[in-house]
Amino acid sequence: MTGQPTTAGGDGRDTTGPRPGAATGRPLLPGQPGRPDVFTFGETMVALRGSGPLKLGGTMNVSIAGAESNVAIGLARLGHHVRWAGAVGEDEAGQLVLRTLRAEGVEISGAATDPGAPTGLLLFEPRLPEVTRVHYYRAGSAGSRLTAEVIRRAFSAAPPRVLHLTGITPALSPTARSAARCALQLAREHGSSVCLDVNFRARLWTAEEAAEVLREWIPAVDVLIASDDELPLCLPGGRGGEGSLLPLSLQEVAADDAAATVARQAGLLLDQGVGEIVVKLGAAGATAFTHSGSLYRPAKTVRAVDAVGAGDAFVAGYLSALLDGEGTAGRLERAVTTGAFAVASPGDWEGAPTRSELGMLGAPPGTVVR
Ligand SMILES: Nc1ncnc2c1ncn2[C@@H]1O[C@H](COP(=O)(O)OP(=O)(O)O)[C@@H](O)[C@H]1O
Ligand SMILES: O=C(O)C(=O)C[C@H](O)[C@H](O)COP(=O)(O)O
Repeated sequence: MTGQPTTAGGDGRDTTGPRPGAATGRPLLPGQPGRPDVFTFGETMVALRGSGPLKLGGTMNVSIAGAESNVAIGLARLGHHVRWAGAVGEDEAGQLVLRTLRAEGVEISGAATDPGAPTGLLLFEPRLPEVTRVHYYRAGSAGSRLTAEVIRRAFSAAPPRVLHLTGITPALSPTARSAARCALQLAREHGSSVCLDVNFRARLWTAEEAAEVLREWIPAVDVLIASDDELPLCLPGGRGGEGSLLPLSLQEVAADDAAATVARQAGLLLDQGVGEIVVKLGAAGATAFTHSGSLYRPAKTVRAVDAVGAGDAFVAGYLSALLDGEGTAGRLERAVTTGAFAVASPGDWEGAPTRSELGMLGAPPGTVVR
């Protein structure tokens, strides 16, 4: 996290011009009955949230979590038709995943059950008010054994307007990586727009391994969403990252220099054919870069209780506004709104707003909605 950029538009002005839909590089497929607005896929796990240090025991809250299904729920709550595909074990945990997604209005006709492996598990350990530790139990899980066949079936049933995928799936296993590649190829063939959220998970693979895959994918991406320290993973040979894959925030550079570096890296990605690069800046907000310029939006002010899930909620808001035909300013506005809703509630996705709740954030303290 390096703070807001000081490049053109860094003062909050929209320098991207009125190009609704066009900034994504490829025109969105029209909505039509049976066609999902968004198709997403990945691993969803059972999520246990403790209330303090894990080694002390105590009670845990049981839910589900997975970056892609978090986005799917966020979109479904906003009224979009979203299809999720993934594999769960033939176990009660898998039933919890599928039941929750179904209850949230996510279409799961493409989901698969794998009798040969368990559903994965994720433990959240709130260690300090601002620091949550995550423990994964997902190696060899059903979700990590996702195959291209599952994706082919789910995608081809009705090609979506937007394909959403994350950099988590290729880190899970070679078959999951092939599944993701297959989805990208199908999106190309069917004219679906592609949104990639880098979501680098250092517990799952190294920066070098991630960079090798992500750099290959970049030319197929229309909307790239990343934290500022993830951009070098997408650039050829570490270009723009001062030849280093180290997160920028770990480098001792002044905030202004870091903002200029992010703008330069975004420019290099635009040159690679990405239509739009959206950089999440945590509590500082987010900036979008297109060929027409850049636009910064500050975060919405809320009392943050759980930062986990903010990025996925942000993506859901961004894609929702994109599907509605909003320009860059409208997309960022909805994204910072849904991101703020996520941090204001415990859980990955539980606090995601419905469309009619979007306006609640501006309400003065003490407001009672009757
Ligand atoms: N403390 C906060 N208050 C309000 N909004 C926030 C806060 N933290 C994050 N957000 C919103 O959520 C978005 C995504 O959060 P961020 O932490 O950057 O993503 P990630 O969870 O992927 O690391 C931010 O761009 C911002 O709009
Ligand atoms: O699927 C995984 O690997 C996960 O880690 C699930 C995470 O709980 C979310 O992806 C939250 O991530 P943010 O929205 O970036 O806070």
